[in-house]
Amino acid sequence: MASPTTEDHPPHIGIDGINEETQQISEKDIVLEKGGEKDMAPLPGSSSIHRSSSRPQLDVSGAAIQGNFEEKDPTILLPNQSDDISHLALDIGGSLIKLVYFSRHADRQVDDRRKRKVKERLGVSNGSRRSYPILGGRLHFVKFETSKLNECLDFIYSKQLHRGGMDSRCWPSDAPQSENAVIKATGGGAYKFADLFKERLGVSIEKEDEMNCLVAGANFLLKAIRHEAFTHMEGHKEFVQIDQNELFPYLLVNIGSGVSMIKVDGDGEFQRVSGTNVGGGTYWGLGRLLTKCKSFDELLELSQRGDNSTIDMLVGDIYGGMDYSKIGLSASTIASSFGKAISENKELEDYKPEDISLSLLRMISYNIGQIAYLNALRFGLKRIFFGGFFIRGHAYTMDTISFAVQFWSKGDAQAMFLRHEGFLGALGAFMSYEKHGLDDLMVHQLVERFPMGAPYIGGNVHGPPLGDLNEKISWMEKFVRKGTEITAPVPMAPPATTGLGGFEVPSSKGVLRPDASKLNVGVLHLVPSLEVFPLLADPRTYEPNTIDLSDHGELEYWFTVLSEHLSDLVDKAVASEGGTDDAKRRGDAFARAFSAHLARLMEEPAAYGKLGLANLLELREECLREFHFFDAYRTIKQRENEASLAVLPDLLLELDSMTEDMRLLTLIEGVLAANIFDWGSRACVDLYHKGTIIEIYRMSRKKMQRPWRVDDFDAFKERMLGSGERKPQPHKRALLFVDNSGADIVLGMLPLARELLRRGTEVVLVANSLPALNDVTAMELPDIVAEAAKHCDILRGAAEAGGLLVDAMSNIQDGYKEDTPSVPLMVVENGCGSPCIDLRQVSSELAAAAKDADLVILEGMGRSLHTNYNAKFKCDALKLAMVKNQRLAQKLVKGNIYDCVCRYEPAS
Ligand SMILES: Nc1ncnc2c1ncn2[C@@H]1O[C@H](COP(=O)(O)OP(=O)(O)O)[C@@H](O)[C@H]1O
Ligand SMILES: CC(C)(COP(=O)(O)O)[C@@H](O)C(=O)NCCC(=O)O
Ligand SMILES: [Mn+2]
Repeated sequence: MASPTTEDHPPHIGIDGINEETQQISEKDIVLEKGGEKDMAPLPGSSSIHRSSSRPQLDVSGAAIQGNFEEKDPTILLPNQSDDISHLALDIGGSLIKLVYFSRHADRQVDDRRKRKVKERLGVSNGSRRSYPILGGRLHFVKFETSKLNECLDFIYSKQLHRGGMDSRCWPSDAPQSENAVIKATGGGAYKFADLFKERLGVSIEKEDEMNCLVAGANFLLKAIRHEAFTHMEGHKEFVQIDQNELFPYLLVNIGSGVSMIKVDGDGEFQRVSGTNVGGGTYWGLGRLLTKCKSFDELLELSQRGDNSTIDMLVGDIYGGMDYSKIGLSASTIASSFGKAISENKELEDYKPEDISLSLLRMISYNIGQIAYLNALRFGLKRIFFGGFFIRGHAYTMDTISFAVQFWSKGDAQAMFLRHEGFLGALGAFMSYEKHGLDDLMVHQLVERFPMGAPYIGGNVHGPPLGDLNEKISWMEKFVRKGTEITAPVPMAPPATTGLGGFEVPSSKGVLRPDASKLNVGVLHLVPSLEVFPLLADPRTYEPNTIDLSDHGELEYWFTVLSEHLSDLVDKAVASEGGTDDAKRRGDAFARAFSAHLARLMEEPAAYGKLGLANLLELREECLREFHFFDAYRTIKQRENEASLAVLPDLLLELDSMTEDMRLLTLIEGVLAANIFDWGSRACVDLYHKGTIIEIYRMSRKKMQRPWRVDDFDAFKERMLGSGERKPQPHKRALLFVDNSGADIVLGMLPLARELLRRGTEVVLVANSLPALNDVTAMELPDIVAEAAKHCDILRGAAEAGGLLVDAMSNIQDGYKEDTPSVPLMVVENGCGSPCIDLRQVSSELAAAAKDADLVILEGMGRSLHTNYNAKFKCDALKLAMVKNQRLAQKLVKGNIYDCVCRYEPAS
């Protein structure tokens, strides 16, 4: 996934509505939200962190369908619709118009009691340390063909992007919409079409220098987006970690209609050193004439089936099948592109269009690679970044360019490509609005999400905006008919190798699909409140994912696990929404959308940036939210909480009767045993048919013999209780990253929290901002703590001290009052809505709570095994989980399913 970074985290994969049409989809989502929200528990994350669901109301007044809806592409115009603030910048090139626009939605901040208390206690800022705030919102990337400028104007109009509260040069502006609205634009079309924009949209175009924009866009992407740059050699894609301090100098080669080569020495420091008129326009223009192809993608597609040796003159053709080894040329090297066409008695019709397309593609890509290398050589540059839409994420084009650079530089220079390849200029134009703060944004404040339609339509806009959830579902039904049938891994052809010297036929066939699905760019969510977890020992080397899915065997396995789990998940999700026909339809659409993403990722695992298991698990949650399943396990969670709270008093009595040593062991055993309640694990879900919650819990506890598979309990105990006469200082503050609802939190983590509190350690329970599987959320926790506190003075005193309990609670009559004020128990949200956690992007609450913490306890498979198993912290860290998956148990700990992990690492 992209943003899936090199200082850099894997981009989050998520979903957001159809990309290009993303906003249209989102807009109507709201209509449904309006009707459906009243019977929905308030969402815990409806704050700045609530990344997916805070959407504006749709104003459909005055909406009109232009043309007949039955027709192919009717246009729906929503003249009165606009997001709170939208901003737009354009790059109007010779071939394509690129749009970058920003949408900001109303913050539906839920300022509940818990949040207020946490803010008070921890002094949480809103994450912004600037004199003007950066806005939270989303950046969208959309393109149109320049010849279809009208479609582009309709799109801008329907979304009212030209009226987004912009005030001359600056944004944001709270000023009323200006009559003299200005749109920043670059590219030749900014000059050519300025009058048309004025006429059609009433806006003036403010022209920005194209080279300036290209450089600003490239610098922004290379600094702020994780997994932006990658190499592509012999069909193998690898993301490159760019150290911000070592970015400059580099050569930027933008392959649009024509080609620019720019030596970049810093922000705003550059020189256009070269260029060539043989570029993307040449391939498409000449290709169209020679093959009669109707679209660029068709031409590119053709090349995949081509054999250029029928038309190119090879060294072997000249040397009678021999290599010209003296100068390092093999028989299969192209001596002269299209050279065979001279010597044969053939007409154009006698050549296959496939072969022509391939020959042309090779000629142009190779030529650009070679010129780029010569310029890199001229200025002593080692790194060359290639952008522009000619590349179009096409494996063969990239391989050819890489080959040329590698071959001519003898491996000294490196070709790299950019995921946002064609959007550099548009992004740069966008950045040229003053005071948007975008250039200050840091990598951890950006979350990339991949829209529902991403596997199908990439960044192209066809037809009308999708109106509402209903249309979105219809779209899934229409276009993704086979979605739910994808239950087994899609076979993937092993990448063929071309051999450095040979380089004969495309090595990566079958990657490009004719439906333009190859634009691997998501919607960038700007979340200024996200922060890097301050207790990470080294954020630069931190990698959240333990399992790297670029290993194809791993990908296949997890793909199958998630596919097989899908029908159970859909059942739960549909049931959580009352099992209505509407819920069933949404459930089906969810399954199609998620399966489609899985299939896309099977086909190209790096499509959304570097892919880890955590990204897949998050993608699943985002897909659910996309179809308005906001808490699929709600009833299950409630039922399990109640059952567990009923037995909590007995457990606490049992614990209180033990010695300190025994109690600590029993508590850790309890956490591990209760972690069995995991609705995300196939094996566990099967298990739940075999007994009641309490029976399973007891059975699980009985099996807790030490040594566990990973067992650092003795070291942890020594830190907690000391040895012999030595009594260690208790920790000052512990952060407990909690996992599941029910027994897990109530009978596992809360009793452990109570022990820490009893020893004078402040406890912060860190829980999800949004629901994911049966994980407990920060919104749900205060009620659970309040219930537990009814049975326990320690918890009660601490919860009061932490502001978790309302005053009425303290009147409970049990005659007990502590003499000394209790250390506080608090709850903070972690900033995510996934079973895993990427500690480079956490809530400001959590970051604030971490400042005084000297113990981190991570619980559960998602947070302590799939992610963070290898994470190193500045403070003591304890990782506790039951492994509820056989393969993971084997791979990670050389053990078996239901083995336990108790990994303790003192401060590093
Ligand atoms: N859908 C498409 N339609 C036309 N050209 C495309 C398309 N996708 C990729 N291309 C290629 O991208 C080139 C345009 O790249 P771009 O970076 O947008 O440059 P420009 O700013 O000159 O339009 C085209 O000349 C063509 O080679
Ligand atoms: C989704 C999970 C990470 C949740 O585990 P938890 O963090 O609750 O312990 C885990 O259930 C999981 O890895 N499930 C998929 C594997 C399986 O079904 O076996
Ligand atoms: Mn969980």
